[in-house]
Amino acid sequence: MIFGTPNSTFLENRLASSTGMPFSSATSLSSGVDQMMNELNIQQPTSHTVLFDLSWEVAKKVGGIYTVLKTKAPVTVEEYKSRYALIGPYNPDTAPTEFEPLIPGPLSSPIIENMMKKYGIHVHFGKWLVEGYPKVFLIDLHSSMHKLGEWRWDLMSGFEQPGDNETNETIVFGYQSALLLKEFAEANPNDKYIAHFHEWQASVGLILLKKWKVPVSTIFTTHATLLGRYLAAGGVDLYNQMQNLNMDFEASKRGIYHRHWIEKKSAADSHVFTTVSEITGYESEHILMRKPDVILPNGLKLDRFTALHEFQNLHAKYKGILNEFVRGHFYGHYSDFDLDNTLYVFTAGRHEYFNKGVDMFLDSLAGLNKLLQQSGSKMTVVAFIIMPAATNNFNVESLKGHSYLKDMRRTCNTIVEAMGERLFEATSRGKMISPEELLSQEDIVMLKRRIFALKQKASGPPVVTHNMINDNDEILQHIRKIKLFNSQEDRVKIIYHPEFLTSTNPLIPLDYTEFVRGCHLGIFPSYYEPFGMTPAECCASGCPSITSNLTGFANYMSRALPDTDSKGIFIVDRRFKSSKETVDQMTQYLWKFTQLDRRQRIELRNATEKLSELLDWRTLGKFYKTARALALERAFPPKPISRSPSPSPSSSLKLSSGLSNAIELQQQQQSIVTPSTTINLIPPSSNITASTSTSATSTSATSIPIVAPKSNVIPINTGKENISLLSPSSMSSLLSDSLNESKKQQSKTPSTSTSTSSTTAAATNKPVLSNPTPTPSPNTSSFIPTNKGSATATTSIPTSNTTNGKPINPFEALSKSNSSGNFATTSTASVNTINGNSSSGTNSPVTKSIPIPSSKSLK
Ligand SMILES: O=c1ccn([C@@H]2O[C@H](COP(=O)(O)OP(=O)(O)O[C@H]3O[C@H](CO)[C@@H](O)[C@H](O)[C@H]3O)[C@@H](O)[C@H]2O)c(=O)[nH]1
Repeated sequence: MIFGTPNSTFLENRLASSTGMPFSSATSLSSGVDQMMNELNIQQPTSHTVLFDLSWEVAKKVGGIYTVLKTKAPVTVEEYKSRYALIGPYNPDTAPTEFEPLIPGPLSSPIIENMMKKYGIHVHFGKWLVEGYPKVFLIDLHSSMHKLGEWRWDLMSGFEQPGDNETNETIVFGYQSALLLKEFAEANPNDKYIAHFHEWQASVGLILLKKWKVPVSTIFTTHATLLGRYLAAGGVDLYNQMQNLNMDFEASKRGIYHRHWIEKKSAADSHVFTTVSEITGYESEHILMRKPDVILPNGLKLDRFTALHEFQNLHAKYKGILNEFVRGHFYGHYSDFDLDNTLYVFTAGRHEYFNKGVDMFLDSLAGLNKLLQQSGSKMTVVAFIIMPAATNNFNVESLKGHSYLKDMRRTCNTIVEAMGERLFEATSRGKMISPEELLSQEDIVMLKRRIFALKQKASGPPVVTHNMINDNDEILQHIRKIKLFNSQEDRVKIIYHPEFLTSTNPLIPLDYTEFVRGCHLGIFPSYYEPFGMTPAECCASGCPSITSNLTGFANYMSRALPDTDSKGIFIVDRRFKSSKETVDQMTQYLWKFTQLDRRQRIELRNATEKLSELLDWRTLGKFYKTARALALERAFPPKPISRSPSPSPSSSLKLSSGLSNAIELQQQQQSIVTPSTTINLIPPSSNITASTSTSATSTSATSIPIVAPKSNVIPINTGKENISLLSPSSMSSLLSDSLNESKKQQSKTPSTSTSTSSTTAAATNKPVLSNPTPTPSPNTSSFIPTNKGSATATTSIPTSNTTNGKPINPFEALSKSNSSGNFATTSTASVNTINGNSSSGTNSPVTKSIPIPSSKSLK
């Protein structure tokens, strides 16, 4: 099966050969994972395997899933070539910039025609205009809207909600996409199809494929649970209450039972169920009633720089554009703005005030403002909030400032040009020119007028760049409460930009990734964050960030790294601290960040950027391979197994060789270990290691050793019994080990001076941050919890892999070169001086103890 005509693949081939890195040349970081995949018998897809990703966000940006699919596209195209395509709804608004129509190839062409002839469904075929140029089938929802009533009744009669337009569209897309997949599967019975559904909005088709018994293997990934998001945003103490809630009832109470049902049914009906982090895996178990089979951490497409200073240059370049914005916004209002002493911090993403931790972001900025004021600091911190909200376009005040500035620049350029002419004229006549003659009276008048106009701004520099439709917007309300109104005496200025950034933006003409590069620090203290693309993107751009220990990203990174602080990933505690304490901790991080000098910030950026390999799809894409292999095996078992009844979620399917055989063996062995513990499948060549005091080691005669870490496992769900295949700790062990290996290799090769300094800093345990300057507060308590930074020292890691016969314990290896945690060293700053209001606005539940599996609970 090939999508597209030979011509339609021409451009992609050229692009891949000119810019794409060959898959085989991926760095040594992935070697450990490669080995694991080989040992787990994960095969490359055959020429008869066809893969589809289905999502609402194909060629349409809504949030993080768009980023996941877009950045994953190059490696998936490389792996599946023309046997990969995405399916999404056709969106006439975004199609012109995201999609280019193509003539379908000889195999997909009759299917597209059939869709129209048999069902009246209009399918657009073409390529998505992102790197890798994957093929896409975009389905026109309107061509089937007349079927809505019939389909909705067929799917959910008795509990449908006809007024819910989002679900209506979801249902229509579900039937359309299932019909499309059915056509493919029927037309090509020799091909094996994998349909990977992302999020409930795209997954009705999965339910139908199972119902119609279409031979397609299915994967369902929930990037967040619907109800989890609702509960968290609604102030429910989600992680502590989860076990006690009747989820169906909670969904009904909120009028979203029908949506919740789609999500739950998709999880139940899929051959393989996955999510993006352990924390969401735990949540899925309670909300969707199924443990994920595999955890698929999100990756990114990384920019490769030949020299380390290149990305530092990009920072300078994009910071220059932010400087221009700041001039236009603030100059003329007050005269003490020093751009050399200004830091840019930001938060960004979906507009979820509480879930994304905007409340804490603002409270900690209020605290920082006080600290800076009291210390007499001349530093200015400009804090951006990039979160879309309903607006009536940019506000006049913001635009005016920028047009004044542009006018001023034009005037200066004209005057300079005229001065040059005068200078040339005089000197070519052999005459010296006086400064008075150089700058004419006319010039002076012109300049005075501009200065006057600049100072005539009616009010202070606006906090919001747009006219908000909802004046009661929670973010606005909070800014009012903490009174950060960009007054002259405030050291922290706020810019709320309620729209995603684009390079055509009249105020900040930068794409989001460029904006991230231009900033100094990203701040994402989320309460509900299954993974968190925003801190991951920061890392990939070498921008340090603050995030919370309730995010999948923080969990993933802190498992892979012994000391995240020294690498520019600061993790605040939202699990074991009260809201006020978390805000204090964040304020301290911010305060200390403002105390770094330029050289220290450069070193920190270098350290952060080096971590990006951990997030490379070339590495993480391999967990997708695991999920696909498992889905194929469950859907297309080579031969039925007589030894035990099929444990597949789909009762009609039987497990067979390869992965499933291994799983079966595990099932047999499970009976001899503590029933409540989960099991790791270790490659046969590995050493057996009891990873915790509660571990149970198999005494079975079989050759596969078993390790039973308490809860740090990625469960493999084979129906009722849950069998583990890959544990996140072994996963990150492999990653960090490879990272360590690649570091060793790097240190053997000559590098630029910047890279040398940062490598040295990390390797010699030298803190990047020198002792902080005396703080305005008399309180000298340390702000870092004493157990911080020790996550991997005591985390139990099964030595589940070997290199040349030697067991790998990457965390041990890494901890030897662990720098001493520059941010976790002595701190004398305190936030006792923070305005009493500052954290009172945080309406989060006090999360004293959250019983979720994570690095912390494993210590
Ligand atoms: O001006 C901007 C600002 C942000 N972004 C993007 O917006 C996305 C926001 O990502 P995230 O906060 O992760 O998105 P959500 O929509 O909340 O995504 C869900 O799905 C993601 C993918 O699995 C998970 O990481 C999240 O935790 C989960 O909530 C990021 O990729 C940013 O690049 C832009 O494109 N332009």
